[in-house]
Amino acid sequence: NQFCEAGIGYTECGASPYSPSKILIKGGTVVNAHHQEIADVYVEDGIIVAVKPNIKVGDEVTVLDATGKFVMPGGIDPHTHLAMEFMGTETIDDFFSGQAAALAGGTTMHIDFVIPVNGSPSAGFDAYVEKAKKSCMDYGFHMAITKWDEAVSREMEIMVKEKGINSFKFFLAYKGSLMISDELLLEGLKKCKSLGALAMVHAENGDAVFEGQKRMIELGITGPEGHALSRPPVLEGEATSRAIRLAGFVNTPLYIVHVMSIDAMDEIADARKSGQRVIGEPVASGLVLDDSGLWDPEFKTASKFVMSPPIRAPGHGKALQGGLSTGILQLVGTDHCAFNSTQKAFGIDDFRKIPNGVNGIEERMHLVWDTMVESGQISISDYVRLTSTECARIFNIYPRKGAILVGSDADIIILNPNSSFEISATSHHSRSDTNVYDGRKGKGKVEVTISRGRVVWENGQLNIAPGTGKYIEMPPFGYLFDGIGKADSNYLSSLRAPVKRFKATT
Ligand SMILES: NC(=O)NCCC(=O)O
Ligand SMILES: [Zn+2]
Ligand SMILES: [Zn+2]
Repeated sequence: NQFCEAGIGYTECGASPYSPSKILIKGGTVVNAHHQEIADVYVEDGIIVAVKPNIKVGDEVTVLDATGKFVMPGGIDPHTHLAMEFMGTETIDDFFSGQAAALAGGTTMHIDFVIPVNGSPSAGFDAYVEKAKKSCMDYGFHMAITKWDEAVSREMEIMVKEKGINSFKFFLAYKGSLMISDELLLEGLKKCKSLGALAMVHAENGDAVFEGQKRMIELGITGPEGHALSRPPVLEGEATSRAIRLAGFVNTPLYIVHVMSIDAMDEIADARKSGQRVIGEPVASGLVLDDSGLWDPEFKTASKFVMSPPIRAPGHGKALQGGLSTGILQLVGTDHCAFNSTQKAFGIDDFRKIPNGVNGIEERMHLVWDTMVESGQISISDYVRLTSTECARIFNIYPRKGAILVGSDADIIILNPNSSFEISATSHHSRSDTNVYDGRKGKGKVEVTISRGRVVWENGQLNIAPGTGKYIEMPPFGYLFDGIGKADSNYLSSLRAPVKRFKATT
């Protein structure tokens, strides 16, 4: 079987087709974003059919004892890149290995970014449909927009109305490849608004980054540390501010992906204070790491930390954690975009050639629990909101996803707060030979993952098969669009009547 991979722990490699079963989770504390209670959860055919105390079932039902543990919605990672062609290579994790890693870490759905082929959204979509055929868990798609013309504008419409995509990402960085101009961003924002689709931006000033990179090379700084030095936080702050102002001008909601700096977060805070609909997504690496790894004398170690925007100096991560606990930032992603050390070595003589990206799809749920819940910065309901529910709400698939409610998909985790985790590049489920969190230990362990009503992770073993994951269509006009039309008509009626002028007579 082409999917069999020796030594990475799939017990059912190439196994039997998807077969939902009956499961009763007994005696755990069921946590939703709005509420928690001690209750049993009964699952049939992939759907939650009862949540209440003392559910009685027959012998044919698999019973899981969750006493003393938390029963929560599976994580939803809003930001991943599986099988992505980028910087002259392809990410090492595809839709099978990346999702296997996700399930082992308690994430049961992710939203990946379709990259257009030669600028064409529909060709990109077709390519990603192929890539995703080996999926073993549910997934959705965002779509990047990398050029602008009538055909792209029409295809965006098809993506939203026929293909289940409700968000488009615009890159303000990666000059010469994915980067777009302000003119294109404006067109894209207008189109997103008309379709009820959420505009997302990678916010760094790509022209200034290009200049910063030249500066570093001229100074003889060619190693991984040059990556961070060439694109300082001010360039992230500038692009975040610009994107926010343009989205405000168009009056459409905006989602800032991978917020890595205080500079960017401050712009988001100001916009939200003024009532603008801006969502800020920090990622696991930005929350828990700092830039010290980039100065490691070993290239293999330093290069694994290269991602964009860069992992920042100490202080930024702690501030971003504060942003999450105080509501400035709304959800946590990973930007999982894994390259192995051979791929990273493309940039051994020039940091500009190191493929940008770090792992995280397997580690996010543990890192957020340990960093945010164990430290007392957020409640357990907040944890559910930040890792699952808010993502489902923003992308308009709540309460099918992101909740333990009757009728919701049975994507469930059981987390033991008294157990602990340890991250290692030798035991993780990604195909990469490195891990940016290598050696990290913490409290709280996802002991069971249930995906669509099947136990797929238990006793440290995966039980998965390629082709069992489903594409989740995401409808437009999510909650962020509520009332946008009213704001537009208030704006129009607030305009003063045009001045009447007399035509000059000859
Ligand atoms: N972030 C990163 O370094 N790689 C993935 C592409 C992106 O999200 O910008
Ligand atoms: Zn990005
Ligand atoms: Zn990304």
